[in-house]
Amino acid sequence: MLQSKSKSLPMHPTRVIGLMSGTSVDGIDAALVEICGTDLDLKIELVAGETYSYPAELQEKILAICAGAAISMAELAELDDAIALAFSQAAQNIQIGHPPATLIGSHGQTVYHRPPQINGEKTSLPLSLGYSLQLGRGDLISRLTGITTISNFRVADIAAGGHGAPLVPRVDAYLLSHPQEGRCIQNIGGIGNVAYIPARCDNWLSQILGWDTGPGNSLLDLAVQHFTDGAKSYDENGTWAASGTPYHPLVEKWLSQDYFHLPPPKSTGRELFGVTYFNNCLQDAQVYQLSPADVLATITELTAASIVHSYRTFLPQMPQRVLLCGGGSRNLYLKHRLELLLASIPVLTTDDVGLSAAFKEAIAFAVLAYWRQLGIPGNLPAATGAEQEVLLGEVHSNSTA
Ligand SMILES: Nc1ncnc2c1ncn2[C@@H]1O[C@H](COP(=O)(O)OP(=O)(O)OP(=O)(O)O)[C@@H](O)[C@H]1O
Ligand SMILES: CC(=O)N[C@H]1[C@@H]2OC[C@@H](O2)[C@@H](O)[C@@H]1O[C@H](C)C(=O)O
Repeated sequence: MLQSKSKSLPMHPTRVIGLMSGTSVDGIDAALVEICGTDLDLKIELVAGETYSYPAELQEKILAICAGAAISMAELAELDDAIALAFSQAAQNIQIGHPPATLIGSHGQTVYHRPPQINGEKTSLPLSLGYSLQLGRGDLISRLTGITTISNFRVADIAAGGHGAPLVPRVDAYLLSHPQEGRCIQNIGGIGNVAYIPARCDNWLSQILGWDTGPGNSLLDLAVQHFTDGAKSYDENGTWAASGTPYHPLVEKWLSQDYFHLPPPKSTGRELFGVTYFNNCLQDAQVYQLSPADVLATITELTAASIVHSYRTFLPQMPQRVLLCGGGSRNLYLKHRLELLLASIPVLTTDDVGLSAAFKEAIAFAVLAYWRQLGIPGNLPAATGAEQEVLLGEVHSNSTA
């Protein structure tokens, strides 16, 4: 059950910056938002939203360590600060031409994510908590911007036995619920994740679910980079994949993988759906001599089928509407395949109901920071697996400004 133990409520909207760089590592999404209310009365207005590319060298380093490259402690510290600097610049730039913000919620850059070990898995520890590392330390962002910054949102949920992800479902619940309609809010970033929000009737809050559905664009991006020798980074609008044909026996084979059959709560990352996974897909595709377009179509089908398979397997009932967000919501071929697999269920984007599909995650971290300041928990135990609701984020006050 969601509870709100709020401190005194702000009389005026609070101006907050949300900063997020996701598993695609394609740049920093910055959202400047005005927020008021707390839960069912929560309202946000997006004042400005912008994506700031990482410097190429920094992006390469991040992708390399996400793929398992070894680095020294000194390099790790340097990378942490370089990311914090890039995030600070994003926070400063997004405020140009607007009244300044009083709070920053910075997700940082995930470079490693290990879900908690589940029963039966080998571990040498009596209790095995998950581990998730986001770089771009909040204390440096706070010093560089002069704005109180909340960061490290995932650690408190993990300490409570949770996955530390997905964290957005609680925000989705208050911004995107509907009085009569059960909805799935499907993010398609590097990784996909869903929030299932039943129609707002009795006990709807206690029935909300969420989990990571598996690959979003991560494998597709790797395929495009492979087939173009790095000249292109993604399949714009899904045009290339749309010129191919999905090879269903491979989709079935890939779907038989354990992750897709694990019941929620569950989370994943590039550790599973990254370079090694893609190389295995490529090897499988070579056996059947699939063309690059067919490989792209087949990987797109894996993303679509894994999403729909998880709804059919883990939801108490299918939603009446699916709202897409994240960069993959612009992949028209992927959207078309989802529509086909979902039969009569309409598939729209959160833009269609007034919430930016591109900046929803950045907006969510602004809301989570705002909740943290008000003493309101941000996690949803049904989505993360935590033992209880907890306050999310570490506060780095701007004591020197
Ligand atoms: N016009 C487009 N057509 C097709 N795909 C697109 C388009 N625009 C963005 N994308 C895809 O969206 C990806 C970026 O999505 P997004 O920024 O939501 O991911 P992320 O936030 O990094 O990931 P996550 O949500 O897993 O943390 C790109 O890597 C690309 O694959
Ligand atoms: C560890 C981590 O960064 N996980 C991300 C990732 O990107 C999508 C999916 O996997 C999601 O569960 C999570 O982010 C979103 C913002 C979340 O926590 O809701």
